[in-house]
Amino acid sequence: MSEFAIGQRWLSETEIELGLGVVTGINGRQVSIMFPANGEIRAYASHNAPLTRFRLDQEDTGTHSDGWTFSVQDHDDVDGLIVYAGTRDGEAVQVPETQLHYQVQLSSPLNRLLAGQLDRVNHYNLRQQAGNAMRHWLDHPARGLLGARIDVLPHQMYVAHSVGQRVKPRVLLADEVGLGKTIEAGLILQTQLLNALAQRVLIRVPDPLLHQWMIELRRRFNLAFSIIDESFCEAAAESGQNPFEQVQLALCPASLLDDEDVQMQALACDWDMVVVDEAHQLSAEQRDLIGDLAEGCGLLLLTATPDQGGADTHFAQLNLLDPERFHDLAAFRAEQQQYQQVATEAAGLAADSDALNTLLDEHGTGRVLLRNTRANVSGFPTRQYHPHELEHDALSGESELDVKVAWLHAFARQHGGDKMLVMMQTQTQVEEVAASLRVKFGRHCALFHEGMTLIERDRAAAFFADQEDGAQLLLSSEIGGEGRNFQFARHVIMLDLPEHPDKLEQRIGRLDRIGQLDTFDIHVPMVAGSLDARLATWYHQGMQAFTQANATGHALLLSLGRKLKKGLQGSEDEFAALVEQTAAQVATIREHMGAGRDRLLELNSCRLSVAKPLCDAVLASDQSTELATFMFSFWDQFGVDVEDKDDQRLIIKPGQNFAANGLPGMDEEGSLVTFDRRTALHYDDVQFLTWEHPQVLTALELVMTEQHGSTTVAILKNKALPAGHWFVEMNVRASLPSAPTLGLEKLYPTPTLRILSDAQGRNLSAKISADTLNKQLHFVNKKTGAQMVKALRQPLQQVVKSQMDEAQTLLLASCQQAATKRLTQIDQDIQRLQSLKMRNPSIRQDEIDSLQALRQQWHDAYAAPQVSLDSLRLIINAGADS
Ligand SMILES: Nc1ncnc2c1ncn2[C@@H]1O[C@H](COP(=O)(O)OP(=O)(O)OP(=O)(O)O)[C@@H](O)[C@H]1O
Repeated sequence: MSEFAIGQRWLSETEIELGLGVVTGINGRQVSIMFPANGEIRAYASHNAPLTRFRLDQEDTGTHSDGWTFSVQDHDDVDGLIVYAGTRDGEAVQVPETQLHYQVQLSSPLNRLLAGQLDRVNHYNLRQQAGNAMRHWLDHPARGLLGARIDVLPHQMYVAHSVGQRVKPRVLLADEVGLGKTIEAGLILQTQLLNALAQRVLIRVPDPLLHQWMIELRRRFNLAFSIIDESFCEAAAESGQNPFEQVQLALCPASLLDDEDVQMQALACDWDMVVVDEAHQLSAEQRDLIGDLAEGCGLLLLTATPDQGGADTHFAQLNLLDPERFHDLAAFRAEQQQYQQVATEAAGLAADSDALNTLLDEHGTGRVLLRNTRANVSGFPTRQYHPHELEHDALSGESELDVKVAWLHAFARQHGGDKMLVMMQTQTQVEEVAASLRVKFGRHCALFHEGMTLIERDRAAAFFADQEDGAQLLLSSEIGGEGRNFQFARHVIMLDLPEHPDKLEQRIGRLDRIGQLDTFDIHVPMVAGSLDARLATWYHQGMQAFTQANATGHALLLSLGRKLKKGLQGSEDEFAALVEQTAAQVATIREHMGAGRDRLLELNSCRLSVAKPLCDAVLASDQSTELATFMFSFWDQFGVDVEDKDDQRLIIKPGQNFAANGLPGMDEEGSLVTFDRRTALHYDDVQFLTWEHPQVLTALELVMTEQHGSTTVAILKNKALPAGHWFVEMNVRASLPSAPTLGLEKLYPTPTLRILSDAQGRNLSAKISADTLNKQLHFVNKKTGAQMVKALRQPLQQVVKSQMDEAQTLLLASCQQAATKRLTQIDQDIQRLQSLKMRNPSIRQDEIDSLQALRQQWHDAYAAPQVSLDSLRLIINAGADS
């Protein structure tokens, strides 16, 4: 007799999304099923139709076609049709299966299994692998710092870790020129975004650095910031939208934020974090705007020269970060005087000792201001200074500049293979030098000055950077001196000298950067007896400004006052006295800084006891093969074709059976990827895959939040056990629907609980590990698997249900533990800040308040966990002679 009857409800095993179909005709060996979801009728051969009969079990919830739900208590068979008896809002109801709604919830792994929706065993294994890897990543001490395409440098890791973990951090990142403030800011953002501490970020950068920032954020951190410029604003205006509302991550040129309308739009949005590059350039009004934009949220100010505008400007920056703490300049000055005493005390304590760390915590601006210097960061290239004295015949009709240009051409020809950055103060000079080189010597150079558009400047920088066909010389006005990365150049040539030492330092900083491999050369061509020659001598002999990184500029200019100009223009003796006085002053300032604020800042800005384990943890993660194993399985199961490009690089591209809606970092035509940091640093066009790469996070999400691998059946061939003996392996998880975080952490706040049970409900998990089991299991095809499930339907459901009760108890306890751990951690942070606040006013009350609010959110989330089945596998012993 046919197992089909008109009116029965069946599921298509191959198109589960069609929901429940209804048997509408039985004709000999054919059965017709109508699917109300799309109104189609399909005909199947009745003896091997890929169909599964849909049944609700006791305590399941059913949905009537009118939309109301009922709880199943019992069922009856009437002429081949099931009639459910149950309750609806406490009232008894009878629902024949013909009246069930066609949409059914099959997302529960048990329902999928019972409906014959079986996944392959390798899919099931990948799901477990993803779960373990994800837990490992969530618990990783350097979470947020793993994914950047950078060299792992302790001072950056320390800054990023100590700031990135804070709630709404507000700090001044003031590392010396070229030590990687942009990188630190990127790492902090990454940590905040990955930990869901921030979602909406606004970055304000000087116009010339806009594209460099965008590229660094994308290339190094995979952060896709949108540039909000005039054209973006115009497009938004056409559709009546606020441009800042349209994106989560906004990168904005400084000039645009001077426009009042744009200011209003930016102010109308809520930001979690505001970042300002070259913060020393902010005017008082611009600072006010930043203060308003960043009210109550995180704020990162970046500057290599926090003192450039003097103590007032420096104080104004601190005031922006914490107006409550820094409101009295006189008091602040007095406080700075004490730093020397604290630094002396610190000098007597062992490096990185608890006593030293406590002292540093309690004093100074260390929590608000981080400043690493070349003195405490190793591995920088050495600077070589080359003065070039030139002859100039005033009667020849040639200007001093003409002489320098002729020297420049000859020098460039002599060092044909080397890139040279040629610096001068103004756009007019750049144009004059360019014309002269072109007309007199036929030499074409890349130009970089304020008269060019941003795109033209970016093109010029790229033309200069191009190793094969690019320009040998980049002629740049002073604007090329800030922020730009030209460390691939070997020589910086000063066609004139700026009068502020900080500007000179910025110029040199273009080459004196991380990534500069060689010793590099600073050249100053000068005409004997000229003002430039004197400036060069003053910089070199008075300040060692060409050979050492220099932070004394502002203090020096203050102390010299008018004597500087007088000395530079005075007699030989007066000039010699100026140089001598300068040298003495510089020594005093250096000593004072070294002993006082800067020493404290240095100690505070990279504590090796924290930085070293972080670096080790990142490098250990790089070495582990766990990620590659996971990704290869993922690509295989999701239809991604993988090909070796060489030892370290792979080409991935969507294959014919590609089973996802695109993957970040994979193009239709194929993309290059690597798991190796060195390779990623070497090749810009290669994606660096880490646990934090968007492709990997998407892969984890696809595997874990979809049904992928959530049900499977396997055969065990164990002679010691009777044939037909069966087990069920369940992976049960808790989730925290209201957790103040995103994605996976919310869904998997604790490790998944594995329960292996036999048919009698005995829990064997501790005795037989998943790995041991895996080695003994064999493949079973889908059809046989579905038949096995069918045969064991009732007892299987009973075992699962009873084990779920036990799992619930265990998982609630483990949630409790996780809650205690997290809340204790937050409590410790709060207590630490509270007790520090009594001694160090740099601790902001709103930081403590935010932590308390966060604590409450976690507390509430952990109070209401939900326990559910993540995946399960049925294992049946085939016995001796299989
Ligand atoms: N950890 C790192 N690994 C690889 N490259 C790095 C690293 N840190 C910094 N760099 C590179 O060094 C250069 C300087 O870094 P960055 O621009 O962040 O420095 P900065 O302190 O902001 O400089 P400036 O003071 O000139 O604004 C950049 O080219 C950057 O990409």
